[in-house]
Amino acid sequence: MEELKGGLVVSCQALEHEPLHGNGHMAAMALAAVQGGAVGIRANGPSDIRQIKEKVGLPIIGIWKKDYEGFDAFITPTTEDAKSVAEAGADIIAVDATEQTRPQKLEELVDYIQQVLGKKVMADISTLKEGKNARELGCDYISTTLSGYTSYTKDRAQPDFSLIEELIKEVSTPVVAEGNFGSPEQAKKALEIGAAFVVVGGAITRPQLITKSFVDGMKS
Ligand SMILES: CC(=O)N[C@H](C=O)[C@@H](O)[C@H](O)[C@H](O)COP(=O)(O)O
Repeated sequence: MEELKGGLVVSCQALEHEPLHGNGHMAAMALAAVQGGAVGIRANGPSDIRQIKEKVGLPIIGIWKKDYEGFDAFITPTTEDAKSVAEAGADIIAVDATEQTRPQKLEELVDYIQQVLGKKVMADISTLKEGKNARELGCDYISTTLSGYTSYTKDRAQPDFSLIEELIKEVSTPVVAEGNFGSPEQAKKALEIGAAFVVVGGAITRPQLITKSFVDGMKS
């Protein structure tokens, strides 16, 4: 995926409880991202992925956020979820590769995506240890997506530049900077440290969060 190198991937996601859920809104967001110069799109669920694929020619990092009762891993937790994401048109499939409890073994999931579906795997991790494990399993990309979102990383500074730095030092797999990037300067810094590319979501595609940051900023 040479075309992703050094660029901005825009995460276009709106869950059921969010105002922009459904109605083709994420495909419109993806088109806006193209117009702004994005090199790829990250998207959630077969329906959004399909609609984005129809409108946009960029590589898609597909996920399916799903809750399985009794388990904490929620990003594409099973082979069935990965299959649906692949059939919808994703080029890379991102999976929860943390140490959280999960309905299916990570190595099974990674193998299935690479060998059966013939797609690349992005490992969404929250610690260096998880990144090293993802490298051992042969994941194609390691992304800092889940730093701050596992019970054992809640206190990490965001964006997690030190995790990005540690990963780049310790693993040869391309490292993706993702999670709570709020400015172009931060994204540029991640590239300077050596990230393969940067994924930005909320700061671009979640207007309710952008509004809140203005409202809060005006109070302080
Ligand atoms: C933790 C979690 O569920 N992360 C999700 C993963 O796909 C998305 O909700 C994020 O928007 C994405 O990772 C980009 O990050 P940010 O929106 O912070 O720029």
